[in-house]
Amino acid sequence: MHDEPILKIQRLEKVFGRGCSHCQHEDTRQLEKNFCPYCGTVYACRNISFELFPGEILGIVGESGSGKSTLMQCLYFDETATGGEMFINHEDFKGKNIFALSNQQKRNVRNHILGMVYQNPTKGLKMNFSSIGNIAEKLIAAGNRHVGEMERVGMELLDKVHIPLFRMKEEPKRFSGGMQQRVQIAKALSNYPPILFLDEVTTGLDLSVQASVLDLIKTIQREMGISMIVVSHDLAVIRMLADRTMVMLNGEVIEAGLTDQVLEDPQDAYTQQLVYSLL
Ligand SMILES: Nc1ncnc2c1ncn2[C@@H]1O[C@H](COP(=O)(O)OP(=O)(O)OP(=O)(O)O)[C@@H](O)[C@H]1O
Repeated sequence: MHDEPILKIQRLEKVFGRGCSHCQHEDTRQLEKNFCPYCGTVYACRNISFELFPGEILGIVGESGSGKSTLMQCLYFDETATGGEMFINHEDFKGKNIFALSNQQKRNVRNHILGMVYQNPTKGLKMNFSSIGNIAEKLIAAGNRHVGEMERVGMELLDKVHIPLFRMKEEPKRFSGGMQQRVQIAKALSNYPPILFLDEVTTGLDLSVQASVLDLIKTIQREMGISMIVVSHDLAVIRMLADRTMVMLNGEVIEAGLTDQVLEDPQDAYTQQLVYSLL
């Protein structure tokens, strides 16, 4: 059904700590948890490989501490991956390992190809800027200078995420949690990124607000054809959004496949436990 992947990750590793004679010389997959009991070094992401195809939503699910957010932060360069390679199918970066690029080049990738929506809106938004000012900030970072054009794009995007335009000059700190998330989504979309990361974006919202944000994400994906990676500890979110799903435990991917398959017929004992606990 798909052609070439838009994003390809090979053997991504993220280690917090320096390691010791015990963990450095061992296959860290032998560790019972994701940390070394001798020196405390955390192996937050271990040997993670996957592909993201154009227009699909890939879900990443796992319990707290499994490494989902760290993985996402490495992909968005909030954290530096300690190993592995990242490839993006884009004319300017074809065949280049993105992790090995300079910081300036990574900023370019971030400004033009990637978008991120965080669980906590204060990470993605400047709470003291107006909502439309937040979008302008992202557009300026991407090289736009034309004020009229930025206003046009800002209004179009705020309208798309159902923020009433008469409130576009208001600061997001005055908004409800659901509205803040919608402004964050509009901001993340402002450079029309082909790839969007969403990290636990509905966690902490009321159920009805959660449903409207999920609906919005689905609609945006359909209308704009953006490829997305959605991280959540909530299987209901993954079931609603994701075409394919990866299950993480202790920094590793333990199961992956079509979402229906993973949720209807889980193979790994941990995934079975996760799925059956919801029944
Ligand atoms: N800066 C850091 N220094 C040391 N360890 C860290 C750091 N950030 C994360 N970790 C550890 O990395 C592991 C993975 O954390 P991560 O936040 O990615 O998990 P998660 O699956 O996203 O869970 P949650 O949803 O609770 O954030 C955890 O053991 C965590 O304690």
